[in-house]
Amino acid sequence: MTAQAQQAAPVAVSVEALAKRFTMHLQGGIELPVVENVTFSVAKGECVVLGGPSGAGKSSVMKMLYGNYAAGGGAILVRHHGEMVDLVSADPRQVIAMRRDTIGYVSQFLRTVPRVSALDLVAEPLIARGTDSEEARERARVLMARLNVPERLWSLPPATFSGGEQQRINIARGFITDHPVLLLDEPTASLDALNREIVMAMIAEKKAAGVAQIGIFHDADVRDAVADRIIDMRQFAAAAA
Ligand SMILES: Nc1ncnc2c1ncn2[C@@H]1O[C@H](COP(=O)(O)OP(=O)(O)OP(=O)(O)O)[C@@H](O)[C@H]1O
Repeated sequence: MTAQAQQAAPVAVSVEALAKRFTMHLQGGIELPVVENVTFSVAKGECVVLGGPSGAGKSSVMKMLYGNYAAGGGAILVRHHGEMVDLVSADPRQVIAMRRDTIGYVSQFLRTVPRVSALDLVAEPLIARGTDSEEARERARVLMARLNVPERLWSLPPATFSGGEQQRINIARGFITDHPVLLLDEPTASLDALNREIVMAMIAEKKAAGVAQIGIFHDADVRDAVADRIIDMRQFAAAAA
C-alpha cells in the first residue's frame, strides 16, 4: 500500500499508552516491568510488524492485542462493527464477540483438539461465524491444498503432525475467515522456503482486501517483504519500579 493510500485508509487498531508489568506472586510479589506507553496505530490494509530484540515485549503486546493478557494501563481501540471499542476495558462477552467477528489470530503453535480432524479444525472458525458447514469444509480443503498439507492428513487429528504441518493447519484456520484485523505471531517460524512464500502471498492478499495485520516475524526476509512499518519495541521499554 502506498503512503498516500495509507493516510486515506481508516484506522483499524489504535494502541494508546499501553503498559504491561508482571507481578511474580511466587517470588514475593517481585514486579517485572515489560513495556509502557506503547502507542501506534494500524490502518486498514496495512501490515505492521513488532520488532526489537528477544525480551523486548513483542509477544506480551500481541497477547494483549488478543485479550489474552490483561493490560496494566492504556487502551487498545479496535474498529468492531464500525465503532472503536476498547479491548482493554471490554467485558469478557465483548472480547469473545470481538474475536469471533473482528480479530483473527494465528499463534505460533496449534492447539489441537482430541478426535477433531484437521479439516474440521480449519473449517471451524467459518462455521462459528455462520457459514454453512459443507461450504466451510470446501474452503478449508482449498486452503489446505494451497498450503501443501497432504490430502491423506486432512481427516486425521493434527496432534501427531510435524511442526510445519501443524503450523500450516494453524495458518489455514487463521486465514480462512475475513476478520478485518489479523494478528500473526511467528506464522512462518517452522515452514520451509516454499510454504513461507505461500504465506507471504496470503498476507499480501489480506492487505489488498483491506485487512489490518500486526505480526511478529523473526525471519528478516519475511519481515522486510510483508512489513509496511516496523515498530521497534525498545522505545517502549518500561523503567523498573
Ligand atoms: N507470563 C509471564 N510471566 C512473567 N514474565 C513474563 C511472562 N510473559 C513474558 N514475561 C517476561 O516479559 C518480558 C518480555 O517477554 P516477551 O515474550 O513479550 O518478549 P519478546 O519480545 O516477544 O521476546 P522473544 O523475541 O524472545 O519471543 C520477558 O522478560 C519475559 O520474561
